[in-house]
Amino acid sequence: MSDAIVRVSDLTKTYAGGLTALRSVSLDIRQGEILALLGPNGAGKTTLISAICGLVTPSSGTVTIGGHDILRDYRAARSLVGLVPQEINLEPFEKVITTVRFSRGLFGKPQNDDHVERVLRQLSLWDKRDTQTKELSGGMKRRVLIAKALSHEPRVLFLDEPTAGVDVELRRDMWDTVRELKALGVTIILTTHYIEEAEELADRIGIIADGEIKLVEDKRALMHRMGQKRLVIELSEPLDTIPEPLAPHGLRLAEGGHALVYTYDKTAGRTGIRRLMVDLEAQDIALSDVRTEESTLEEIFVDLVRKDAA
Ligand SMILES: Nc1ncnc2c1ncn2[C@@H]1O[C@H](COP(=O)(O)OP(=O)(O)OP(=O)(O)O)[C@@H](O)[C@H]1O
Repeated sequence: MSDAIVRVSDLTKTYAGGLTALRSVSLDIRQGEILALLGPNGAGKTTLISAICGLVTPSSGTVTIGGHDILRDYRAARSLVGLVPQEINLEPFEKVITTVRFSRGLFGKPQNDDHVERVLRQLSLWDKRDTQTKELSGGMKRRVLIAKALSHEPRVLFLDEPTAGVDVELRRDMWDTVRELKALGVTIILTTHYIEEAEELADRIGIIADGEIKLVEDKRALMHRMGQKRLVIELSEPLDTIPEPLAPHGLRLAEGGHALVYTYDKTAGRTGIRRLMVDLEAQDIALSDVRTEESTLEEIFVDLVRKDAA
């Protein structure tokens, strides 16, 4: 893929204790996208982004960022990425602006107060620039971490569980921030446990489990491809059992016998709904209402991980 800014090839990581956290992972991250990496605890998400950012040495395989190999060309590769870690690790007595300037300096970049101001304004932290970090709210602290990660003008930003443990309102603020950063042209990779977060933000979704990438796919295509639709048929009169002639439709009785649920593949040419309606009519089953429901990403995810464990 020509527009890949990060290219991970056959990456394996076995920790000193012998645990293999990544197994032959290959992944291209496209310029300008938001890629969400979803996976259960211990799946290898943090190990993967740490390896890309040069914090964990791969056991085998390669990673390039903007064409620079992270081992052979460490400085050039590292300067293109910003990492927002899971844990808040700020100097409590340092002012916001000093913290961000300092981070920039760590990358050997010359001081650039215009850039630092731009970043702090983007993250609504400009008014707090002279506040000590210990006096900030949790949400503001997380934004300072993002400001630090953006201080050296990276092209790719890694967010490791950006909203773990934050309340709903802060989570929504964070989502807005991520969208704004994307609009500015930053490529974003985030790891998350929250399927809703991936569903909300991502252009593509990667599912990682047991050190392997199980799937990477465009979010819409994924939801379309794997999405099943349900037709819920509410009955005028409840049923105790499903009449035998309707068995081929694979119906399920729900709502205490007051509804029949028909599951179909919405991508298939024929949904079977017309045939079902004819058969219901033939059984003299009267309907009071019908509605459709769609699979959520959560159902798709659980299904994939469960299938894998089976
Ligand atoms: N420094 C380390 N030394 C040894 N094992 C490690 C180390 N860091 C992580 N692991 C192990 O590697 C596996 C993958 O961990 P990792 O933190 O990458 O998963 P994760 O998907 O980020 O999990 P979580 O969602 O819980 O943060 C786990 O079994 C973990 O215990």
